[in-house]
Amino acid sequence: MALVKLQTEHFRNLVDAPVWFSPSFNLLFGENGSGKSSVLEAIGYLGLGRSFRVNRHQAVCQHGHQNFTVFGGLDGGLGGSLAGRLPVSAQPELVHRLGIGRNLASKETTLRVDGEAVRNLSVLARHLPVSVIDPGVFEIVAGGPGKRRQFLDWAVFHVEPEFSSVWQQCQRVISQRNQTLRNGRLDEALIRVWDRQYEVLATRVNEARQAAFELFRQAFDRLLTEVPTPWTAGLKMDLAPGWDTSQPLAELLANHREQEMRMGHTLYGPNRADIRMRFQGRPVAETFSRGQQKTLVILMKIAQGIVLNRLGKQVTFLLDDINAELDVGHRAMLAQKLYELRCQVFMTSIEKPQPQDLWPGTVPEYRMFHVEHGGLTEE
Ligand SMILES: Nc1ncnc2c1ncn2[C@@H]1O[C@H](COP(=O)(O)OP(=O)(O)OP(=O)(O)O)[C@@H](O)[C@H]1O
Repeated sequence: MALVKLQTEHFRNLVDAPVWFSPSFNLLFGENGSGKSSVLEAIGYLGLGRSFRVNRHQAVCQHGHQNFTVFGGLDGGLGGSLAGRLPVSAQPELVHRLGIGRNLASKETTLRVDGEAVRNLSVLARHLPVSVIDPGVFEIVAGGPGKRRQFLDWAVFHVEPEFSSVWQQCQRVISQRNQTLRNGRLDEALIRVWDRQYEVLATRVNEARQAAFELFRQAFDRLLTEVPTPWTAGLKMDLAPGWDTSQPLAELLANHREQEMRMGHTLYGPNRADIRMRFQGRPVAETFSRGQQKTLVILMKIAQGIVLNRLGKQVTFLLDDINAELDVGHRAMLAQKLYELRCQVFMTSIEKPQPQDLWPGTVPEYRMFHVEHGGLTEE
């Protein structure tokens, strides 16, 4: 599915008028501070239930207001292989309506799908899988393992429907274990109970991650053979589960009891998982340039999009400031791959984009918007 209609109320500097988008490419351009990233952030709210830029809902609520809402209309997604300019007046039929609102005073978040109140954010995420590519995205390569786990778990969530509830249970057990470990005098009987539960849940989390990672790696390896990126030859990626899975986790934990008590938290298990990326035996972050790191991460995200496509799901990519750190050739290569994926893309830039430069071959279906003072004018 694709987000074809967006309407916000009191969201950052955005004007409260409805905007119709293409289920294919949407090119947004405008000066600094015009509201381009805010449009992507609002779309992100519908798929993630939160901002991908800030941690607090308060920051996105328009100054002087106490609540904000974001509404989205989804169409059936990309069936065919449309090319060229979508007529300005074209308004696709909506198959689903999503809404999210937040009241700052009551601290209440309201979620709606097709007019019905829903409680769980994952319902929104399943309707609108959103993948964000902003200037900080290279942290998936250069940052800590948490960023890579987040990257991986986004796909696991979509591949394995049970994953989020199992992972939530697992995190609860980790937190109970941590409390027990910090409890001065350890209750060995109690921690053994937690360890047994933890082992069962950790194994399920790891199995789901391994299965999704394998699908991702196949798609990624294939993708690398199709793109002119010789600098990736020799790149190795594997999933480290977070513990030595050749022995039962509960046994391993019992053998490291003192170490965990000293540290006061759980040192082994899926909370320590990581995607290890090495290039000629060295960490990728030490070798690749920033532009190469960004290209690599975008290719990784496209590979996830391929995996979801095979499951019949269409990803909406939010590319903030596409020009940052990417040269013309890399931009065109990535734009072409996104086109081949038949996904929905929102791309922002300061300068007016030239579709012929982005797609030197066939220009896909697109809509272009000039963003000024929070309002979008179609060009
Ligand atoms: N809560 C808010 N209420 C009202 N206006 C806000 C709020 N938060 C930010 N703004 C303003 O909204 C504008 C939009 O910022 P945004 O980051 O979307 O711009 P941008 O077009 O992406 O800019 P850049 O090219 O510099 O990244 C800015 O001028 C900012 O000052």
